[in-house]
Amino acid sequence: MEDPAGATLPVGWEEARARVYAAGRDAALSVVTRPLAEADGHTLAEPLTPRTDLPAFPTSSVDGWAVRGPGPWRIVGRVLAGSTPEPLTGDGTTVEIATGAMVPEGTSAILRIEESTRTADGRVAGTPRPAPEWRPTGEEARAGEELLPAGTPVDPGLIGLAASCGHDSLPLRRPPRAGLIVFGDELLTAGPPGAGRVRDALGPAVPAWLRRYGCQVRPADVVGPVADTLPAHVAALRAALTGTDPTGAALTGADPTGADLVCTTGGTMHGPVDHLHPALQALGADYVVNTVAVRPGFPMLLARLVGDDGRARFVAGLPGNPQSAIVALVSLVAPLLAGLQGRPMPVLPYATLAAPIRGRGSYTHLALVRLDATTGTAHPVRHVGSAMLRGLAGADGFAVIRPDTTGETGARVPVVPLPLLPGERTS
Ligand SMILES: Nc1nc2c(c(=O)[nH]1)N[C@H]1C(S)=C(S)[C@@H](COP(=O)(O)OP(=O)(O)OC[C@H]3O[C@@H](n4cnc5c(N)ncnc54)[C@H](O)[C@@H]3O)O[C@H]1N2
Ligand code: MOO
Repeated sequence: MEDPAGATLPVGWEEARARVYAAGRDAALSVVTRPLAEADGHTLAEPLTPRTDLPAFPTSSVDGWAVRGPGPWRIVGRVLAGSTPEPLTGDGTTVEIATGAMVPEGTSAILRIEESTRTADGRVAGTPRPAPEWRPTGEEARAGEELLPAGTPVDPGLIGLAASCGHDSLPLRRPPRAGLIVFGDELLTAGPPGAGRVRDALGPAVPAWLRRYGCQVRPADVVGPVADTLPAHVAALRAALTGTDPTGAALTGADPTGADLVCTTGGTMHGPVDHLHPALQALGADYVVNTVAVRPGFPMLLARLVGDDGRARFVAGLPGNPQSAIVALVSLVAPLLAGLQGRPMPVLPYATLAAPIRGRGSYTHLALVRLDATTGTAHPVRHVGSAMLRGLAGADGFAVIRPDTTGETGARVPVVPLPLLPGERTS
C-alpha cells in the first residue's frame, strides 16, 4: 500500500498477523511420513485416530481371579498379559489373571488376589468388589474416532498416544528450516563495544529464539555481518534462499532447497546503507507486510519469493534495534511459522496489568512485562528502549496496548509470549 507521497503506509498489528499467518497457510510445508521416534517437533498433517478400539480387548486392571457365576470357584487355568484366553464356560470356575491380561469371555467378575482366600479343597473364595475390575473394550476411544485434529504440534504426550493407538509412523509437516543474515558494518562479533561500534546482539540470539519456535537452524545458516552494499545483500539473500554460496555453487552439506524462512536484521529503513528493500526488489520479492503500526519495531516486514521450483520462501526483515527485532519475531515470525506448519493461529493469553502502560497513539504498543502466574498479573519492566535488551532478558512477553487506548491498572490485555522453556524466568 502506498500513500500519495510514495511512502508505505503501515498496516495494523492484528491485520499484519492475520496476513502473515494466511501467507504461511497458503505455502504450508509438504506432508512427509515419519516414524514415531522422529516425530517430535513436527505437526500432525491429519487427525490422530486409533487403529482399533482402545483398549482393543477387555483388560484386567488387577492381579486376581477371573470368576464365573457364584463362588467358591474351581481353578481351571491361568491367563497372563499378552495372550488370548480360552472362554470361561462353566459357572463356579475361575482362572488366575494378571494385570493387563485379556479377560476371558464368560467372566462375570474379577476378585483381587489380596481379597481372596482358599477353601479346604483348594477352591477360591471371596467377594468381588461391585465395580468391574477391568477396562472394557473402547473405554478410552473408538476405532477411527478423532482424538486430536490436524495442526496439532507433536510432543512426547502425543507420540505416546499415537503408539498406543497402533501407529508406527504419522503423516506430518516437518519443522521449518530457518536462516539468519545479519546486516551492519558497525557490528562487532567479539569483544566489548566502543569507538562507534556495537556488538552484534542478534546473530547469537535470533537463531536461539527461532529454535524455540521449533525451527531448524544450522550454524552454517547464520551469516554475517554482511557488508553494507547492495550486491552483498542480494548475494547473501539469494544464497540463503537457494542453499548455495554467494558465487552460486552448492554449499557443502547445505540443503539444496534452501531455507523456508530467512530472517534478516537491520537495514529495514531507508538510510544511506539500508539495502534490504532494494535487495528484495532485485530478487523479485513481493511484500506480505511492509511496515506495521506497532511500537517499537514498525519497520518490520515480511516478503515472499517464489523459487524456480514454484515453492514460496519468506524473508522476515527484523529492524536493527535489538528489542525491535524481537518484537518483529513475536509479531510476524511466530504466526508465519504456525501457518507454514498448518498449526492454528497462536492464541494470546490475557493478563491483568499491575501498573499503567501508556498507549502509542494510533499504533499498537508492545510493552515488555513480567508475568506473575499466581496472580495472573503483568508487571511492566524497566530498561525497555528499542535499542536495549536488559528489560527483555527479564521479561516473559509483551503486553498488547491497542491503538488509541491506554493500559490502565487492572485492565485485561493480551500478552504475546516470548518462546521461553519451562523453568526459565522462575525466580
Ligand atoms: N529517519 C528515521 N530514522 C529512523 C527511524 C525513522 O522513523 N526515521 N526509525 C528508527 C527505528 S524505530 C528503527 S527500529 C531503526 C530501524 O532501522 P534499520 O532496521 O534500518 O536498522 P539499522 O539502521 O541497520 O540499525 C538500527 C540500530 O540498531 C543497531 N543494530 C543493528 N543491527 C544490530 C545487531 N545485530 N545487534 C545490535 N545492534 C544492532 C544499529 O547499530 C543501529 O543503532 O531505524 C531508526 N531510524
Ligand atoms: O520501531 Mo524502532 O523499531 O522503535 O526501534
